[in-house]
Order: sequence, then structure tokens, then C-alpha cells
Amino acid sequence: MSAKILDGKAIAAELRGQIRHDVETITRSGQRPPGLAVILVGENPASQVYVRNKQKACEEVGFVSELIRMDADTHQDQLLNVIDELNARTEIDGILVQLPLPDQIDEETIIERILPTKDVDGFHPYNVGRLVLRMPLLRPCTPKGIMTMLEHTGVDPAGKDAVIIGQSNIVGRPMALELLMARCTITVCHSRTKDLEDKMRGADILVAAVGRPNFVQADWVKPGATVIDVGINRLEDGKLCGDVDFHAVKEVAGWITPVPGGVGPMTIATLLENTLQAARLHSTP
Ligand SMILES: Nc1nc(=O)c2c([nH]1)NC[C@@H]1CN(c3ccc(C(=O)N[C@@H](CCC(=O)O)C(=O)O)cc3)C=[N+]21
Ligand SMILES: [Mg+2]
Repeated sequence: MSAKILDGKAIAAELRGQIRHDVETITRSGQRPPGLAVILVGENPASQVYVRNKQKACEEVGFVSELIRMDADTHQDQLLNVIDELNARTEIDGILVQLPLPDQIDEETIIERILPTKDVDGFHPYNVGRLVLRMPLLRPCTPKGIMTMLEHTGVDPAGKDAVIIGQSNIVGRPMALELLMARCTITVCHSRTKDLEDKMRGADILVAAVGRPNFVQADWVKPGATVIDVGINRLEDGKLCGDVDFHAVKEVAGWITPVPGGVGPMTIATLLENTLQAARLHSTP
């Protein structure tokens, strides 16, 4: 039996449609549309692609978006000054600093400078702390987008065993907190985890965020499991490939996300959702 495909591209398009509708309601009432500023330091080719996709998505839903490009040798203080200016501008609701940043810049220092209510990535310690305490404000886009996809399966996550491979601040850790909030029992695996294959075999929900092409094998997956592939590995032929051996695993899993067209488009649609949420925080009387 073959798994059902969790079509991130389609769910993301549906989400953008809702957001576009909400933006129309806002602007018809005479209020300004949500505004997102994206800062790109240097010329990382992958970052260029993502940033272009984000701009396109903003346009589609009627947001005002601004791209700020800075040289690869930008000093940390210059970037902090740009953030201070964006923090002060009332028509800017969201500030996204594309990661990774060049080595001379400390990412934590930059993230902490963004006003928590404009932190649409949900990476500021304030927003992370709120998520830990089960009182989320702005939630990291990739894990939040995955929770939206899980809702589309119609499977209740409560009581399920969820296994996450990867413990990054951007995906693995906030993913664990989201699934814990949804009352899953969570296991977070990393490079020092022993008996990884056994742990994966116990997963009702398996989230792979390891950055290794086709890492997850079919015989590591519990029949009927929901498999979420966060990997975005660019192969030598230019093709995009996930962390899951899709063609083999889809014969075992109950639900599976493709790459491309799975988690990636959901991350961007959720960024829009967060920017709309931030705009509402800034406009509430
Ligand atoms: N401050 C910050 N916030 C981020 O959210 C952030 C970041 N930095 N740095 C890089 C990662 C990566 N990321 C992706 C977004 C969309 C796709 C996406 O749209 N992927 C398409 C394919 C795109 C392609 O062809 O390369 C898909 O999977 O179908 C992928 C990856 C956001 N990130
Ligand atoms: Mg750095």
C-alpha cells in the first residue's frame, strides 16, 4: 500500500488564499496592509532563491515587502543600525534576517535586537520562551507549518509517539515543543543518539531534519507512520532531494511529504501568516 501525499504546495496555496482574503478585509476597512522587511547579507545562492520566493509570496497576498541587501563584509554594527531603523518604522510589521549570516556577525546578537512583536521567524529568546511555557506568540515558521500539515491528515496527534531527527534552534527544538504542546510523546535524536534506527521504528510521527540526502530508509519506518521531510539537499545535478528516501518510504508510510513541494512552501506561507499576526498585534487598539 502506498502512502497518501501531504501536499505542502497545495496546503500553502490554500493558506495564502485565506491570508489574501484577510488582507483585503483589512485594507477595505481603511487600514494599511501588513509590511515585511527581509534583510539579505551577502550573496548565498540558496538564500537568493528563498528570498525571491518570499517576495513573490508577499506580493500575491497583498503585503508590502521590502528587500534590504547588504554586502557580505557588512559590519555587525551596520546591521544592528538597520534593524533599529526597521524596529522604529510603524509600517513594518515583520523583520526577517536571512540566515546563515557571514562569520563576522553573531546571529544571536542580531536576533535579539529585533523587536519580539516583529520577530516573524519566532527566533527571538522572548518568543522561544513563550513557546516553552505553552503561551506562544510568534512561532517558528517551519515547525508551525508542519503542525498545519499534520492537521490536514485528520489524525489526532495526542498520545502519538513523535520522533524528531535533528536538534537545531530553527527546526528540531521548536518542533519538539510544538508536538509536545499537541500532547505527543517526543524523542529528539541527534549525532550522539544510540540505537537511532530502533527509535525511528517506534515513531507514529517521524520528522527528519538531518541534512543528509535520502537518509531515512523504508525499513526504519513504522507501517502507517506520518513522515515529514524537512531536508532540502541540493544534489550535484541541481535537483532538490529530501532527508527521506521518498520512493521506498512511501510504500510503508501512511502519510508522507514530498521534496520539493512539501515543507518548503509551508514555511513561506507560515511566514506570511506570522506577518499578518504581527500586523494585528501592532494595530490592536
Ligand atoms: N531567517 C530565516 N528564516 C527562514 O525561514 C530561513 C532562513 N533564514 N534561512 C534558510 C531557511 C530555508 N528556508 C526555506 C524556505 C522555503 C523553501 C522552499 O520554498 N522550498 C521549495 C523549493 C525551493 C527551491 O527550488 O530551492 C520546496 O521545498 O518546494 C526552502 C527553504 C527558509 N529558511
Ligand atoms: Mg555567524
